[in-house]
Amino acid sequence: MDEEALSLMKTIVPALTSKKHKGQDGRIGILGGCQEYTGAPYFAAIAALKVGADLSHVFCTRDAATVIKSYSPELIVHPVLDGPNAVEEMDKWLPRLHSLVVGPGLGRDEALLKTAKEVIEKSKARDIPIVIDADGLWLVAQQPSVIQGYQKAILTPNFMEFTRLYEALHHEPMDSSDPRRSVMQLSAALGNLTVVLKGEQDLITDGRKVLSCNLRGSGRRCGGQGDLLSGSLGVLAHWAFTSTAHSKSVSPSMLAAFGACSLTKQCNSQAFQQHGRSTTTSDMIQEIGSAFKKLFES
Ligand SMILES: NC(=O)C1=CN([C@@H]2O[C@H](COP(=O)(O)OP(=O)(O)OC[C@H]3O[C@@H](n4cnc5c(N)ncnc54)[C@H](O)[C@@H]3O)[C@@H](O)[C@H]2O)[C@@H](O)CC1
Ligand SMILES: Nc1ncnc2c1ncn2[C@@H]1O[C@H](COP(=O)(O)OP(=O)(O)OP(=O)(O)O)[C@@H](O)[C@H]1O
Ligand SMILES: [Mg+2]
Repeated sequence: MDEEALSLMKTIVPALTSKKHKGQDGRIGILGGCQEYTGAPYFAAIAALKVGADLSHVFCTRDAATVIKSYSPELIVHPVLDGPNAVEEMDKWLPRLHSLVVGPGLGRDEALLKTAKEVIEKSKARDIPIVIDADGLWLVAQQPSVIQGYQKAILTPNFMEFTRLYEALHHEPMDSSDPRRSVMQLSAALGNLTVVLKGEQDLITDGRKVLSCNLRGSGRRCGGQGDLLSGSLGVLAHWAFTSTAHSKSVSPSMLAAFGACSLTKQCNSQAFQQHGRSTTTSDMIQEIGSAFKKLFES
């Protein structure tokens, strides 16, 4: 456990006071959710709320919207992604968002990926933190320039997604015997934005320094844990970038990524202690409150 990163994380958690209005602790957007995948954007959006965001918006296709709404009354769901004016519709909301998570359950439909690309461009122009996960990483592997060099971008690939990105950027197979080196190389090739390679140990880098999150999770690898991570990261990135506490050694993106990785593994560990082999991501979501308190508020 990186003690310095952990104690820095504690300093970016906003105080709960009666002086704030709704929205100040985070209005987070999730771009994803299509006919096949409705769980992934739900997990990301509800995780953002459970971590402490005030409002969580999902931007998805029309047929996914009713399904996602029915999982939770707490989410604001916009059925815009496959509509005729998807980018304009999203652009109305961007000024109100503190960060955007692109990709959970987005799918790989060409038209949806084109919309995602244009929304990323508009979000960059607004200088908001952008987390790219899942099918958003598929888009980056096809067109790296969409995110290259944007310092407020954080990419959260699983092993497969990482390999795809690496090969797209380096035009050669990855040397999997040295993941630290590979993850630094990928970050550097993308202009030193933050890359998180998820695995038994999560590796977090900006191409110069590597933080590793080696909390013990469990042996349970159910789907959706990465969505919990990217949704949590949406909020933590907002907190890290707006915090007045500064560190020379750990950038806001690296710090937020370290926080989200630690939190996800802690949730996995706690849920596993209760549910063992039957642990699912919904069980992990129920652990967010106590895992957060244990890691960052004690
Ligand atoms: N309930 C849901 O709606 C869920 C939807 N999901 C969505 O499903 C879509 C595809 O996501 P995938 O994660 O399947 O992406 P990919 O289609 O790129 O597949 C990744 C594959 O890599 C394999 N893999 C992972 N780690 C590996 C390792 N260390 N070594 C070898 N193979 C490894 C996995 O078995 C998986 O099949 C995304 O839109 C994603 O958000 C997932 O997030 C899971 C939950
Ligand atoms: N071998 C492993 N041992 C322990 N933890 C792991 C292992 N592989 C992944 N994890 C953890 O699981 C979480 C999700 O990572 P994973 O690689 O499963 O993402 P993903 O494939 O994107 O998930 P999702 O199903 O949500 O798309 C992260 O917290 C990561 O640290
Ligand atoms: Mg994933």
